[in-house]
Amino acid sequence: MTIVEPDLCVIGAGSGGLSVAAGAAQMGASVVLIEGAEMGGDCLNHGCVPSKALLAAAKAAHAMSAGAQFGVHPVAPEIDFAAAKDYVRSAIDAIAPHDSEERFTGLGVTVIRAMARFTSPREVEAGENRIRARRFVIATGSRPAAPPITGLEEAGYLTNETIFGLRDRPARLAIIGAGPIGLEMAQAHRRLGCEVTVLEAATALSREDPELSAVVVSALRAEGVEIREGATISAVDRVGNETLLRLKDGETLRADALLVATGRRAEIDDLGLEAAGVERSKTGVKVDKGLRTTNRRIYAIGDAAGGAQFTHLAAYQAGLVIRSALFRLPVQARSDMIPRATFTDPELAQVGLTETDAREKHGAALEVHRAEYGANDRALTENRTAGFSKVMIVRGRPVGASIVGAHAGDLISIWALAISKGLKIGDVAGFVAPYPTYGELAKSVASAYFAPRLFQSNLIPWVVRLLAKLG
Ligand SMILES: Cc1cc2nc3c(=O)[nH]c(=O)nc-3n(C[C@H](O)[C@H](O)[C@H](O)COP(=O)(O)OP(=O)(O)OC[C@H]3O[C@@H](n4cnc5c(N)ncnc54)[C@H](O)[C@@H]3O)c2cc1C
Ligand SMILES: NC(=O)c1ccc[n+]([C@@H]2O[C@H](COP(=O)([O-])OP(=O)(O)OC[C@H]3O[C@@H](n4cnc5c(N)ncnc54)[C@H](O)[C@@H]3O)[C@@H](O)[C@H]2O)c1
Repeated sequence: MTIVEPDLCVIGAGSGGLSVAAGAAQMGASVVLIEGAEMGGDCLNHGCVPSKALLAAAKAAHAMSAGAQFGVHPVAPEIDFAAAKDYVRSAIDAIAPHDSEERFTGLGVTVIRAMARFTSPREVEAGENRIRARRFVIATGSRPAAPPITGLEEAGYLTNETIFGLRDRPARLAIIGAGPIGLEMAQAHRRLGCEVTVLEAATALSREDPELSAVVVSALRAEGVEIREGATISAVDRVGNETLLRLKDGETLRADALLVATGRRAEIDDLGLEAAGVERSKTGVKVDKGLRTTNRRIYAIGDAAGGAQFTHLAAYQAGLVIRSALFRLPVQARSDMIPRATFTDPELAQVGLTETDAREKHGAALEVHRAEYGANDRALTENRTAGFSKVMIVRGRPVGASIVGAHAGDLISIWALAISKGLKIGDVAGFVAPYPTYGELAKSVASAYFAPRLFQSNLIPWVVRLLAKLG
């Protein structure tokens, strides 16, 4: 057994763990980074990167049959499904060096490739190593959580960990769950030539403002994705080459492949948390506002911490942990300025409060102002007029923004900045956006806020007339 005694021991080399390890090492700390599977974690290998690469392939296929209004004769695309998967692999390979063992070793990090487990409040074992660190960070991520449906385990199913490896196109793909994973994969596979049926127990994208979710759902339906909300699956069977999904209403749905996308569970069961004195919450490791667990030497970040599951959130939390663990500065994780985006076409993005939540919290003080893509010149030139942006404003400051439409995931950033810095809506009105861009939507919202104040006020015309009289 080799004994290592670093300043910091990070468990998990995914979005959160890599960010802590790189930042801490570059600031002069001695760091051990332990990874039991692939460097890069879920985002690189089975999550954000392959899903967005597959969506890009799907977008290229879709464009071939979507150009009639531009005078481009629609043609049925000829899709080489395996080649699309090669493209996905190439996207992973392009990013992998950034997350690689070689890069981290080069930064001075000691990388251990083994599963880690706490053996005491101050010690972790990984392979032949015993690590006694001053501080530990749990960044072990999450795994797909399948629902307890009769026959599901026996019948077998795909998850985000296996679907990107499929090289033969399933003619009929069934998907359980209409969250971000279910809908992104539904659209990607539909555009790549599969018949897709999504079975959702509740409503699609139920965390989002329903007015925005409805735009995404109707766009996917228009492309031929069948989305059934309020569906109950009573049993699943695999008979020959077919998966049979037996629905509560008596119908049986037949598919060649089944993707389960019903949420994810923190990957913390085999970590020896009890030995470390680390308690769990209902959804992951229990942490305080400063991301410390019930053992003050141990932090938890990313999906393992049981909150929202996003790469940028894990990276943000990593920065806080570095400040706290290395510099002993007090930190408080904020959630009000963490954006999220679902990368369907149209995209859906949110930061801060939704309209419903803002109304509940701020009541009559809330003003909601909108801008329609249909009134944006760039959207008009590109015939991408479906969608809108709405911003929740309280006493002149944005407290939430919701966007559905082209590039919503990019457009939400300005509102994330405004909310994180407590900017006023006047600050958004005051910047100049290039013309013609979708970025002008933010200015349109600000104009909608100021227009009644400027143009329906008696004071402004009075001042203008007075100044005119003064010559
Ligand atoms: C299909 C899909 C698409 C997604 N798309 C997006 C997106 O577009 N944008 C976005 O922001 N988020 C997206 N996400 C979510 C995002 O991938 C996660 O929120 C993010 O990866 C979490 O980072 P993490 O560091 O907490 O965990 P991970 O990146 O999962 O890393 C955890 C690492 O810990 C390792 N590990 C676990 N246990 C141990 C142990 N005991 N010892 C050693 N190592 C261990 C694992 O092998 C893994 O490598 C997507 C997720 C999925 C599944
Ligand atoms: N673009 C992104 O940022 C992105 C993309 C993909 C995933 N993610 C992250 O990954 C996490 C997991 O995504 P997800 O889509 O798997 O989970 P989710 O929790 O967002 O959605 C799961 C859906 O499955 C439904 N469901 C659960 N059990 C069911 C059953 N038995 N039958 C039918 N429907 C059922 C739920 O009602 C829910 O709508 C999300 O929290 C998200 O943060 C992010």
